[in-house]
Amino acid sequence: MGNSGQKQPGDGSNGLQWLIWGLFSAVLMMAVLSNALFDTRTGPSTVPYSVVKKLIRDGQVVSADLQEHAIVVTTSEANAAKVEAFRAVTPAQGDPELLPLLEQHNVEIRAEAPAGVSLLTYILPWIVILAVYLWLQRRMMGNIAGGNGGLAGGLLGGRFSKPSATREKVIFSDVAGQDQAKKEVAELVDFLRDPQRFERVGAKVPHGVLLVGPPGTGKTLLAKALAGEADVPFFSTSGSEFIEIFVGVGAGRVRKMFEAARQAAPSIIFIDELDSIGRTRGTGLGGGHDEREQTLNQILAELDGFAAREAVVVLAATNRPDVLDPALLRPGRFDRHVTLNLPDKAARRAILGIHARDLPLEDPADLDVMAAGTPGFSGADLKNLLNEAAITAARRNGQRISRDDLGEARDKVMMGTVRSLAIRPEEKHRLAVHEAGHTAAAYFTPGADPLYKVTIIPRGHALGGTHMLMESERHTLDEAYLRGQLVTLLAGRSAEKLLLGTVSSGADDDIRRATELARSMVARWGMTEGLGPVDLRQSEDHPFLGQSIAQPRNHADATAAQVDAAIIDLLKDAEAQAVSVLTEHRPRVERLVASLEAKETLTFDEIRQCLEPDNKVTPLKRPKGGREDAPPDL
Ligand SMILES: Nc1ncnc2c1ncn2[C@@H]1O[C@H](COP(=O)(O)OP(=O)(O)OP(=O)(O)O)[C@@H](O)[C@H]1O
Ligand SMILES: [Zn+2]
Repeated sequence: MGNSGQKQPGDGSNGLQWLIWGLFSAVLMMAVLSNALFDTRTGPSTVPYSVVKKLIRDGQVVSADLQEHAIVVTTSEANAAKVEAFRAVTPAQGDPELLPLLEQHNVEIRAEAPAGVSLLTYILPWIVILAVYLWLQRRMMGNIAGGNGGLAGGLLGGRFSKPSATREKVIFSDVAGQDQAKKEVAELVDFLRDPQRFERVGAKVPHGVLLVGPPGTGKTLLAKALAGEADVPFFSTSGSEFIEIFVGVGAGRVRKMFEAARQAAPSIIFIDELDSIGRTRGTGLGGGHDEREQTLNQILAELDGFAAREAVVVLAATNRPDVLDPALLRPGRFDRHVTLNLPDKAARRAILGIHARDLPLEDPADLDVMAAGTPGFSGADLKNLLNEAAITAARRNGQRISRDDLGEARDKVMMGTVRSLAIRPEEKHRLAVHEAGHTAAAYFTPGADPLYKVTIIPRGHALGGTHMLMESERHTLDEAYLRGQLVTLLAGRSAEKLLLGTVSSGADDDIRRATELARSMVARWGMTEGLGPVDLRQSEDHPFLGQSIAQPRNHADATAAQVDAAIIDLLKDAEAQAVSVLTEHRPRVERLVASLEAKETLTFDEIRQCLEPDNKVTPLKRPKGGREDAPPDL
């Protein structure tokens, strides 16, 4: 994000390369062939030199054509009816006998200058090859503003534009939330506006700032806002643009870019996707990493080369700080780290507010509902949500964007568009049973997140979904809540077992998530009696990717077995609990199944109507608090 419209590696340039190499070899082959063609001149038949000499001695030759390396003789029979020509290659050493012999036999001698065309024939292919080579080099470097030019650049002069800066209009108030990050970056504004002030007192201002955060959290936006606030030129590139085929081109680009930024100082350089060049050196797969290493070294050299008074700030963005080469993080380089987080509810509301400024909303209060119902959404996702909502409104020819448009857009962004998937009736029934199980369990579990809606319309990868609404953030999770989560997660499967007598593969994801959660409860949070508060994790969670990085386990096999047993216990307990809740309320659950099957999507009010005794809807007793990163759908 943030660099759309710029050159991405691999977009068709592969095809272009093949084309170039194809052309190249075609020309080469033509050259070889043409040489061969012009050498084997047709006409006279080629014979050994001794044969030609014998013909001369025998007096059969009437004329001889002396060429540079060959002799062509024309013979005539006594009656001159048949004229024949023979060609022989003359010995490299020369033959002093030849001329006297020809004169002796009265042969007409012709000596021709070598044909001009043959010289051209030899040189022309090489000219073509050189031209293709130069063109190829230019192509490769053409799109790179400020490549160091290499061979072709030196020969053909600079078609490469200088790195160009933009003037950004974005300011800090366009960045919602991220208060801490904004504060840290804002300190640089004064430095960029008035570097002398800092120089006078010998203050060292950081030149390299690393913006760390998940995709779409506004790293690019924040960098632009800094440029906008300080009103300085903004040089923007992406790490992937530095990786080129010719070693040294990327490094040259870096040099050019820093040069331009220094000239334009005070200024800002922004390098997106720093991890694509800044990976730990010498860990790539296979060879061919010279280019990246050179580029990285060049960046390090440029960072080191900053004099304290040079008012150039380099901002780099990454969502993989763990893979960065440690050299990049040393003092004097990217030594200041600013972390951007996924927005919490208030920040989501603010982001929605910023991007909905110019949108005709039916009711601005809908944005509060959306902010509550979009945990885990990044700023970019929220922006996208509003755009989808506007599109939905336009499609139905509405004047304003309604709450339904927003809800539809939210589901679309979260889970992909509605899939027109042919679902067999019995499958649909099972789906309704499964989702009704989740929904009922969530409804009857005290302290669970409030329900938002339930649907059996397939979207993206999910076949159905039970959506919970997060009302406010929760930063710690108590055990009862987590056990309730396990029950809710497993209740889909329990409902299938209870009402249909069999289970299906539909619970695959539920079981995986329940197991993960149970493992955390046991191995991280010490929520089992037998094991107690010991960190028994087998792997470290990656801060952003949600992935586990394999690590050696440092506890005994017996303990590992205990962990497994505790996890199984937790899950079995939860399942039993789910079955008991569903059994207790079975008639109401069945009512929910029927209603869900008929309507396919039920709102919270409709869910409540099914699940209250005798359809008597009692005043809402909503549990307090929701959880920020709770599973939004089950
Ligand atoms: N905090 C925010 N306030 C307002 N808008 C935001 C915020 N975060 C993201 N956005 C919107 O999302 C879009 C994408 O954000 P941006 O490109 O800055 O993210 P990024 O962190 O650089 O992502 P990536 O890592 O994918 O490059 C921006 O155009 C911006 O409009
Ligand atoms: Zn499920």
